[in-house]
Order: sequence, then C-alpha cells, then structure tokens
Amino acid sequence: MKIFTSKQIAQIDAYSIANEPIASIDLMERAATQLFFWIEKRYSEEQNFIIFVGSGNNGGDGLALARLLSEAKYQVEVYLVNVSQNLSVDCQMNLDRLKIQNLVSIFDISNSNDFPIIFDDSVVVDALLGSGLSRILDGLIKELVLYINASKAEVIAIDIPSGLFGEDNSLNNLNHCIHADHTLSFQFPKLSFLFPENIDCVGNWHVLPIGLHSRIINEMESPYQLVDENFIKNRLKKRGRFSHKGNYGHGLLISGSYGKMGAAILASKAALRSGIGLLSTHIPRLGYDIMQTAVPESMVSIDRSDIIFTEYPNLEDFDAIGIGPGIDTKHNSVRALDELIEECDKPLVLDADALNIIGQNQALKERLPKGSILTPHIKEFERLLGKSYGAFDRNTKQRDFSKKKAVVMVLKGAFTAITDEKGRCYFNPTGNPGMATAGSGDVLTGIILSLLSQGYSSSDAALIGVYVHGLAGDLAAEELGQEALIAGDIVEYLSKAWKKLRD
Ligand SMILES: NC(=O)C1=CN([C@@H]2O[C@H](COP(=O)(O)OP(=O)(O)OC[C@H]3O[C@@H](n4cnc5c(N)ncnc54)[C@H](O)[C@@H]3O)[C@@H](O)[C@H]2O)[C@@H](O)CC1
Ligand SMILES: Nc1ncnc2c1ncn2[C@@H]1O[C@H](COP(=O)(O)OP(=O)(O)O)[C@@H](O)[C@H]1O
Ligand SMILES: [K+]
Repeated sequence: MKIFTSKQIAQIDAYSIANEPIASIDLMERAATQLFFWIEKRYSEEQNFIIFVGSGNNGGDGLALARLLSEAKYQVEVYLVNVSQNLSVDCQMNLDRLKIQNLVSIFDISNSNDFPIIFDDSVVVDALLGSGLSRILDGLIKELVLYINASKAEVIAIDIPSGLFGEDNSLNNLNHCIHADHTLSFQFPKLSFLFPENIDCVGNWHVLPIGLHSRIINEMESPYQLVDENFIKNRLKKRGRFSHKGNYGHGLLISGSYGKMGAAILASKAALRSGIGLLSTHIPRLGYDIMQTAVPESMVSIDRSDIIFTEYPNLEDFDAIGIGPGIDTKHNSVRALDELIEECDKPLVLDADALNIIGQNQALKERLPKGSILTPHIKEFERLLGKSYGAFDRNTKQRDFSKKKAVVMVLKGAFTAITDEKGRCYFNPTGNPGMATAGSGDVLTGIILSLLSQGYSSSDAALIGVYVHGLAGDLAAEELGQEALIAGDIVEYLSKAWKKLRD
C-alpha cells in the first residue's frame, strides 16, 4: 500500500470528489459511517462518548459520528472548541444536522473552565484537528489536549491524533499532541505512524477504507510503501521440479568469534531454512566442533585465528556473502573486512560488527560495493550516519544514503524500513516486540544471505527476508508468547512462515 503525504491525501480527496463524483458532504458521511461501524463492533450501547470537535473537516467527521452514534442509542456529548466562527462548510452542515436531530447535548469550550469532567470509563473521541494541521498546537487547544491526555479515559483519534503531523514531527512537542489508544485513519496510514517516536500519540492504528478513487491512487507517485503479504508473494521465485542444489546458490557466511559462536549457528540455520543450495560458514578455528555439531548441513571454512575473523576463502566459489554477526571489531578483523570490501564483486549483506567496523572507519563507507545490503538497528545506524533530528530526518538520511551509494539499507525495528538505490522506502508490517531478543538480527542476516545466494536482487532479498523473518517471529509468538520467544524459535518457525507465503 502506498503511503501519501497529507498534502497528497487532500489532492486524492479532491480528485475523488470531482471524479467519482461524490459531494464532499457525502464523502464525509462515508468516512463517519466507517468510524461508526468500527466503534459499534467494540462498544456496547451503554458506553458514553465525549467528542471534542474542531472547526475543520476533522471536526465535521466528529459531528457526523455523534449523530450516527446517538441514532444507535449510544450516549454522546459534543464539545465544540473555540469554533464560534469559521467552521468549514461540511463541519457547519453536520453541526446543523446534529442540532436538527436534537439527541445530543452540544457545549462550547471557550476557555479552560469549560472543560468537562472526563470519567475514567468514558471514551473520548478526538476530532479537534486532522490532516489540515498547519502549526504546532498552542493556546486553548494545547491546554485541552494536555487535559485529555491526563485523563484515564480511552481515547480514539479520528484520522490522526490532533497536533501530530503526518510526516515530520522533529520540531513538534509530542506531549502536546493527543495520546490516543486507537487512531482510525482514513484509507491510508500516515507516514508518521510508522516511526517509533510517535507510538504514544498514535496508539494502535487502523485503516478505514472510504472508497477514494483508485485511478488517482494508482497514478500518484510516492517513495513510501507499506508492504503486505501479496507484495511479497509476487516476488517469490518458483522452485522447479527438476532443480538441484546448484540452482539455489552457494553462500558464504562470515560469522562468530570466541564466545559468540551462537551468532554463526543462528545465521547458518536461518540461511539453510530459507532455501539456499549450499552454505559455507567461515569461523575462527576454536568454533569448529561447535559448528559441525550444531549445524551439520553447513560446510565450514576455518580461519587461521583461533578466536576471531582475520581472513576469508576465495570469493569466486560463492554466489553471495554475508558478514558480521558476532565477528567482533578487533584490529585484524577490521583489516580483513577492508580487504573483503575492496575485492568483493558478489552480492553482500553486512550486519552487526561489520557495520560497527564501518562506523568506526568511515572511509570504508565510501567504498561499499553497489547493491550491498546493510542491516543496522538504530544504534548501528547512528554509528554509520550520525545522529538525526528525529525519525523523519533519519528516514530521509537513510533514503539519501541508499540512493547516493546505490545500496539497500534495512533499518530494523518495528516497521523495519527498507530503502533502495532509487531512494524508495518500504515499511515492513510483520514482527513483534518478542523479537527484541539476542540473536534475532543474526537470523535475519542468514535469511537475506540465503535469498541473495538464490539470485534474488538485493532489494527483493531484503524485502522478502525482512517480511518472512517478522512473520516467523509472529507465528512463534502466537504459540510461545512474546516473553519466551528466543532467536532460535524464529529459525524453527521459518518453516511455517515460508509455507504461509507459498499457500
Ligand atoms: N476532504 C475530504 O474529503 C475528507 C476529509 N476528511 C477529514 O478532513 C480532515 C482534514 O480536514 P481539514 O483540511 O478541514 O483540516 P482540519 O480539520 O485538520 O482543520 C483545519 C483547520 O484548523 C486550522 N488549524 C490548523 N492548525 C491549527 C492549529 N495548530 N491550531 C488551531 N487551528 C489550526 C486550520 O487553519 C483550518 O481552519 C481529515 O483529517 C479528515 O478527518 C474526512 O471527512 C474524509 C473526507
Ligand atoms: N518491537 C518489534 N517489532 C517488530 N520487530 C522487532 C521488534 N523488536 C525487534 N524486532 C526485530 O528483531 C530483530 C532484532 O535485530 P537486532 O537488534 O540486530 O538484534 P540482535 O543484535 O540481538 O541480533 C530485527 O529484525 C527487528 O526488526
Ligand atoms: K484528530
């Protein structure tokens, strides 16, 4: 699903109104009806709702929702905030309709003395401001937002939490934005929902389709996309009836050091569980018995060093190379990585300590082979590209870096962001906090190496790898629970995840 900016969404709204065609008041009714359906499924008729309404179309949605809820016998109170003049046309029309219906008490808020008591068991609906937000909140609205946030009531934000921008919130004060439990976003999620900093504002978000025009949605370009299962399924290659292991590539994984052989085991198993034909794992000498015992399916390449990575085998024998999990950052490993980066003309995935080494030796960053995949978490990302002003800035840096260096960058976390050489950014929906556990990144490296070895392009290897990794984590968490989930479980559940994608 493409993700558009607030400005683009306004254009899509306008196009839909003109070309469906549909009157804007009817589009608002459609939006409010979707809100109503969502609420009706979750709350009983006894539930009371306090709806705070602003002067624009977001307020109009709130007023139309008030009418639909009260028609269905819910108890509803509406508070109009500082809207004595200047209501948008559709907001005014919905206010008139609500007054005619005459089932809902409507109050004005013109100063903080007018704020109502919010009981813990009320549900607050935030219809103050939507995507028309043009400046950070101040004055009475800010006070009201702080007041709502201090209450214990559940909060549902319409379209976007009031005060939050759809894209860049680096200059915003997130405490002055609505902190919603649920955000009901029309047709698309906003970009800012996908950034970790904004989670307290957005809560759980849900997309409500309102039938915006498909032609403009298809035609309008956006660098941002939210990946879904079909998007991934369409990228999978078939495994031919007469294929043999030579068709699925030979990968070289450089991983592990004394005390960190687990990283090599996890990544190797993940590669093998993701369809690779042959795998060689290059490890320090002391890891030999461990490796042969734990992962007999992998061949072993032995370093001359007992304890760290200092050299690598002839790269000609391999289709792709993965390096980093658990290799440490010792001097001789830095030298060996430097040589490998100089020589390597094979698809390459760099993770963990390989990224830390590059972070400490910035000249290496300039020489990354085109098409390489880097898989940092936020800390590793900062070591590579420095601190950012906020999530939007970080994302822009990531896109620019991918484009400038023609590499794929995978910034890991919830909604892992994958950027490609065209500066596009894909967000991944799978995965859960149970995966915040030692070694889960190593598993991802193994999966991506496996896909690269099988001949997938760098961006497809990253997109598919990240998706299936998160899916395996979700399937594992479903059965084992998030607390008990360990990285080895992600490997075990890869089988179910791949099967689901092949269904
Ligand atoms: N255009 C459409 O067809 C649809 C719009 N919808 C709703 O319309 C919303 C967007 O409506 P609008 O464009 O009217 O925008 P808003 O409802 O967000 O409000 C904009 C108004 O608030 C003012 N404003 C902006 N920032 C402010 C601030 N910091 N403090 C105080 N006032 C501020 C603006 O000057 C403007 O008058 C969406 O979020 C969605 O809820 C939905 O009804 C679906 C259909
Ligand atoms: N809250 C979360 N939601 C979704 N995925 C997560 C979450 N926390 C962690 N993950 C995933 O788990 C992996 C953790 O990788 P990483 O931080 O490198 O771990 P490690 O260094 O321990 O191997 C990443 O792929 C990340 O996307
Ligand atoms: K809102």
